[in-house]
Amino acid sequence: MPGRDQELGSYYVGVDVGTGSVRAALVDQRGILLAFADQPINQWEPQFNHHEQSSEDIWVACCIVTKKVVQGIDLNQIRGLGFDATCSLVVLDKQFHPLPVNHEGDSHRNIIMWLDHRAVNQVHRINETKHSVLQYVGGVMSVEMQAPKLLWLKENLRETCWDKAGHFFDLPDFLSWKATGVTARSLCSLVCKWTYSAEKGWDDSFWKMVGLEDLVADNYSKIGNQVLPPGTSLGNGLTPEAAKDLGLPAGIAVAASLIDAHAGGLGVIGADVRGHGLACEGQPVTSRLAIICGTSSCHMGISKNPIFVPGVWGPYFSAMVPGFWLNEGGQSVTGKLIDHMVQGHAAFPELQAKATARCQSIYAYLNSHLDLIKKTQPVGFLTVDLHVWPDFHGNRSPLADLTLKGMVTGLKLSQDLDDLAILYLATVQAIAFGTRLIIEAMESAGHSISTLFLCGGLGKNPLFVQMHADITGMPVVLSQEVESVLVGAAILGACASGDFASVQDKLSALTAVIYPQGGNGKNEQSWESCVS
Ligand SMILES: Nc1ncnc2c1ncn2[C@@H]1O[C@H](COP(=O)(O)OP(=O)(O)O)[C@@H](O)[C@H]1O
Ligand SMILES: O=C(CO)[C@H](O)[C@H](O)COP(=O)(O)O
Repeated sequence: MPGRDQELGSYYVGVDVGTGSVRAALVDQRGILLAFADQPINQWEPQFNHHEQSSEDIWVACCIVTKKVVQGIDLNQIRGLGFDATCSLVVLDKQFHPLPVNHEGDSHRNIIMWLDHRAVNQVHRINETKHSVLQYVGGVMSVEMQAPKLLWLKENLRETCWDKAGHFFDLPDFLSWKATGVTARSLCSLVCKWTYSAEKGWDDSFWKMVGLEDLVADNYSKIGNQVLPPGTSLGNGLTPEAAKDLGLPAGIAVAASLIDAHAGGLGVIGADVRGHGLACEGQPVTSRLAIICGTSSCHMGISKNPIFVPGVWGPYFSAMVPGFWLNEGGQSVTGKLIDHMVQGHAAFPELQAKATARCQSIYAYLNSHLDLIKKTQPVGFLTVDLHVWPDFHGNRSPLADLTLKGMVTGLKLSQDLDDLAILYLATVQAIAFGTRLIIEAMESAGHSISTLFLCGGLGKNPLFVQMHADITGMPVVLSQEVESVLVGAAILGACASGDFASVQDKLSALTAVIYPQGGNGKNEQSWESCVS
């Protein structure tokens, strides 16, 4: 195994369930990642805007990757396990068996994924109530949250799903239940996706007003009536059955979980920036914005007092960093949009063949191709005539409009590799402009942000990172540990074991600062005139 130092003592396992894959890491007491494994997971799209997964598939993938990262080490040195996951809705019956979330009655597909937009009608009615809980989700509830999805199940799958359901879990909480048998929910999931208040608990009047009064009558037992801060140790730790599945010792500490973006935020927001001359050095952590960029991008800004930002989720108390309020901006599809634009282009087979011949990823190839065709001008100017509006899956923030669609202007008849590379660049730039709009909305409402801390799969793309620096005009800090989300998950395990006093216990080391390059940005006037 890579670089193992058996002398160090304690290890922690972090498991991160993203949209496209499950990842696990073995992390030591310094928060350094020693081993990594990943495994793709299935997704189904039985109808347009219906996205489903299987909790059994996901658990199997968690077991495969966990067994891989602990191979060859003394299992007695493993002290804690933490999970993070996307905020997808898992449905189980009263005996904890999967229930179908689809008209086909396929109970294997028992997860409505976070990006599923089937509950448009339901969320519209929820927003029409103007209930006071909506103030804490940016004023408008998103179709990606859990209340509209629950209402959809009640109205569309009453007999096959709703009436039989015993447990509705956010995916991070499903995983901690599966590992420990404890049904307690994480404060992170319930506050961010289920309208729970860290200060006041559930609001009965909301659930009654939207037509989900049966959840109140049950004293919230189906959606959670025991709520714990992320990192809290659950029950008696890992059950013997789960221990066998995962290849870990029974009884090790298992933590209350985090949503994936929040684990990434925790993994990067405390980075040690001393000596780089960054404006955030010596300033409160509230001057930092963590951006977690995978299938989607999530923009996590914290404050000492609640800040209400129209169209930006939150303010959520203690949902990421204990004692701080969180605002969470987001773009529903970013990595997925880049993949969609590139893979759907006529020149994609040629790109694949050329990248394979050079043993490069398609994105590394495209980035070097852009360097070739830009000649002497800054790369950003290759798109003066081509513009993308990136809301192909609606706008999460700051417009909070799920009906918005994508747009490309400036297309020509040619569809060669140069065109593909330039379309890819315009897409990346459009996503970065979207981030700028989110930052502007947060700053107008009272945030004061000087530095970005970026992680997630898109953090491996230098063009994506540079365009975020150029277009926002802010330096972007990358952590030494590329898999910062996983480090966040492992820190949960370290907290649950009692080895770390709190989830903020570890400062992540900074690896690089990407500064804005003046004059390298896209011609902003042309972009703004095209989209206004
Ligand atoms: N080496 C890479 N270079 C460029 N882009 C990458 C690379 N690896 C992943 N990506 C991008 O990151 C996205 C997936 O990020 P990831 O964090 O794995 O997603 P998720 O957590 O949603 O499963 C992909 O859509 C792809 O666009
Ligand atoms: O809503 C979110 C966090 O609140 C995330 O966008 C969602 O969980 C998907 O994450 P990822 O893009 O990393 O798969």
